[in-house]
Amino acid sequence: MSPRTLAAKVWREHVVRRTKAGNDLLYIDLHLLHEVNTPQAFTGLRDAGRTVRRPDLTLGTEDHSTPTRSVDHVDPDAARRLQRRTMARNCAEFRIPMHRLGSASQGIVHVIGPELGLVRPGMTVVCCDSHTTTLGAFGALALGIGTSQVEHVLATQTLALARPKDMAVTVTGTLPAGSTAKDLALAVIHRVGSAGAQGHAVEFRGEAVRALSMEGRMTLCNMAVEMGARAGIVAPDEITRDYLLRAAPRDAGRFDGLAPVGDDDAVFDREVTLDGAVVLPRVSWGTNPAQSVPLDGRVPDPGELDDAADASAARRALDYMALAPGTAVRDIAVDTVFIGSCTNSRIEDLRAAAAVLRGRRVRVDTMVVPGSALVRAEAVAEGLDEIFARAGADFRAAPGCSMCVGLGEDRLAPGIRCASTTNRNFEGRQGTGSRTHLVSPAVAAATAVRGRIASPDDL
Ligand SMILES: CC(C)[C@H](C(=O)O)[C@@H](O)C(=O)O
Ligand code: SF4
Repeated sequence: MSPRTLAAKVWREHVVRRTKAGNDLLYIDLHLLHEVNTPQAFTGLRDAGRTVRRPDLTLGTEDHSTPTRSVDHVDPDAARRLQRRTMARNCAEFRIPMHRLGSASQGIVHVIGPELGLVRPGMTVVCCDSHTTTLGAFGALALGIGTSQVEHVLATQTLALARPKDMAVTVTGTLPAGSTAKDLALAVIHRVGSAGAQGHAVEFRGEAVRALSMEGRMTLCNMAVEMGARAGIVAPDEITRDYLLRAAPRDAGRFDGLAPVGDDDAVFDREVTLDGAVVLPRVSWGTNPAQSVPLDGRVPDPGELDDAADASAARRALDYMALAPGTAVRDIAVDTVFIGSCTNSRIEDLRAAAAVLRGRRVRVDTMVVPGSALVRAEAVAEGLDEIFARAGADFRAAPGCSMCVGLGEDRLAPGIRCASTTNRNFEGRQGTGSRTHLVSPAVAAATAVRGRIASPDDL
């Protein structure tokens, strides 16, 4: 048998048959749903008189448009109220289990799947959301899909797809103290470019990746889509196993013997290698996640960029971000700080932020939104809520996407500059006219204290 990559093995294990169009019909082990992008899929199902094939392999939550002030806060926006009601009705009608706001297991879809122990090595997982790549951290093949595909999976538990190409991102050595998975993600995307991994499943490997916790691996895979990747994947190991043992002790046995890893001599269509030892804390300065520099650096001067397209993109981005070329990153003053999102709202992220905020006060509005009700409960049990409160940060009562995308009540006003632990800094991402600097939780917390972009060492 010819050597195969991890992604190719998982794919192969799930092929039901080849379609006439030359794609593979894949069996889907887990289908996650949220309230955006799903209503038309249910309408299609209903119109065709079909049922959901495997409600037991399907799980819904609500996260994008939910309020974060309190679980019973009534959203003044009728369209959002309708969207949430529709999701709940659809799940009830088709007997799909759903974690509604207020339930102990509700949260951002990519946060709750893993913490409920539902995502295991070797599985195929799909969800109506581009950041489904997050779940590849478990050695699963996790793909974001669109509404018509959601309908197909609901009806058949299968999906016809073209196999992605294979790409390896190998990170050698050890990350320096103070550098995190988020900094690594920004460094990789900077290197590969915001569309550089298009059409590929990216396997992250090497010593620096192996050293990451599951939370860190999720942060890295989460941002794989920001370089255009179809999927990110990390080979399962003892760290994966320990996480699963904690999350779902009853199912942990299923891990044994079932965990595929890629063959040593498997050939990738593309390989990129990075030295982890030189990955410093990074900050995005532009309007796509590839536009970042080390925190110690300066915003680029478009006039000094060799590539004409890069230079004009940089000019546009600096204009939108209201930054002068060559500005030192540490001189950038922010109006607000957001700590949250499926990139950085897990317990380890909140601990990192709290470690910086302990005994300090924030200078700018700072909002901390847990990724799930379970994360929030854990944070409270550890006393992180008290640390945030004493620091003057607003630790929200209800989990969700919140200010990551501005689809709910939490959003930034035009012109507001935010240091944010999220994954996208597109124009208007956190609200029309908002300006986003992507950073790690530790840098976000230090920035909140200083009011300018800062690392914990600056305090
Ligand atoms: C709303 C949703 C479909 C979207 C996605 O697909 O990623 C959102 O989660 C995002 O991060 O932009
Ligand atoms: S937290 Fe942000 S990136 Fe993640 S699913 Fe929600 S909106 Fe998308």
